[in-house]
Amino acid sequence: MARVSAAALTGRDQLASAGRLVVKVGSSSLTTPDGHLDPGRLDAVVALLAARRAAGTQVVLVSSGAIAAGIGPLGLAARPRDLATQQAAASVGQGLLVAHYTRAFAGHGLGVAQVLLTAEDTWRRGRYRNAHRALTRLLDLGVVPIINENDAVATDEIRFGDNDRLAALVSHLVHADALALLTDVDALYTGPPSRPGSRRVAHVQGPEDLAGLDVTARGSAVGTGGMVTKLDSVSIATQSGVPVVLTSAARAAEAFAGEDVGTWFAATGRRASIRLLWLAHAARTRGRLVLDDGAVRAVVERRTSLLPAGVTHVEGVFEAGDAVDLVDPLGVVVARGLVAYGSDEVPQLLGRSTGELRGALGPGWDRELVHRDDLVLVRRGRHRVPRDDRTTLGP
Ligand SMILES: Nc1ncnc2c1ncn2[C@@H]1O[C@H](COP(=O)(O)OP(=O)(O)O)[C@@H](O)[C@H]1O
Ligand SMILES: N[C@@H](CCC(=O)OP(=O)(O)O)C(=O)O
Repeated sequence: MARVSAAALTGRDQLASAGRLVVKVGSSSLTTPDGHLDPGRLDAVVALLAARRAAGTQVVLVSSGAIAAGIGPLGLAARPRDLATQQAAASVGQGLLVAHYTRAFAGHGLGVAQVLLTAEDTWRRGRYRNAHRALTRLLDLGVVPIINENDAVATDEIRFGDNDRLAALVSHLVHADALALLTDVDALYTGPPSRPGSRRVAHVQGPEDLAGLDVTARGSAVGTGGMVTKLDSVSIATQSGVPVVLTSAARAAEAFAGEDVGTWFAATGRRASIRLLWLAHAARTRGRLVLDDGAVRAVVERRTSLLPAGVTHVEGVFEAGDAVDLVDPLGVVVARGLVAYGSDEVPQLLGRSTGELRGALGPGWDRELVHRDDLVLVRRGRHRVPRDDRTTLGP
């Protein structure tokens, strides 16, 4: 009888055999505590990826560290908290980061490309296509794309705020076979790694395996989201069919070889719509639509689109295409959706039937407020993303 390796049994062989890999490295793994690049650790990451490239794998690097690397050169005492100084630090640090990567990869005979993205680039249809086309062309040309959030233009409302989620969305965008999240701890633990008794979690088959874990401890002084955003990233990736390994840069070579280090998260779903994944995991929404009881039942139980007739109030300032919360009469969020009208247009529509709106305002004003394809339901704090088997590109 043929022997099955341990890596094959756990699914870790998918990492060893991945033809296209997205690797995300956190700020704390690339910079020093006093706010400068750490050349030794940067070079180690580059050597790791170059080895993988030499073995025939296409790699996309999602690198944090721009803000952290700008702290020292700007003479700042600590990681800035306000958006303007973060943007300034990121602009300084990003240049230094990519300059170092360019030299280091060249030492392995590899070219790199800097790609700066915002959240919308991964889910707005036209931008998704552009980003997908540019990244796949770079990979075909043998270049290593180095991605970061476009911090200098991303505003407080739209920015990911952390590269963990960005890396998961990029995995979807480039149709990666696996995602590696490299951080300053070697694995997910049952509690804060520094707490005596915390144990490594080797394998996560689905969200139920995460119940009872304590992931609330703050991360490093330069990292942003701690373990919470990493698990959010894992959820986006695994729900769309991409398995994830979480480990430290130091243990990454062993993990890439399929060895039992770090934490392996099995894929839980097939490829889902990226627009809805983003909607479910977006850090914030721009407004709220208050539904009457009938509309709540229609949206939640019958999965229909939301019509203006079932909405009693609108709150917030948003444009058509923005994410909004759909709340019941008591204010409990029941769904999130991409709204089809701006907040200045919505009040005149509320409570009116589509026939009435067509008669009064003309054709085009009878469309849904939120189309059912643009909705994710929210149950007990969890977002549910419908499966999407479409083979066509994009959201
Ligand atoms: N249960 C846990 N298991 C592992 N790490 C945890 C856990 N809870 C909190 N953490 C913290 O998460 C941190 C990693 O997040 P972060 O500092 O944002 O890293 P990065 O800069 O790589 O994105 C670790 O330093 C660790 O202290
Ligand atoms: N775009 C920011 C990302 C910050 C960030 O997500 O940091 P981390 O939590 O270390 O991955 C930067 O480069 O500083």
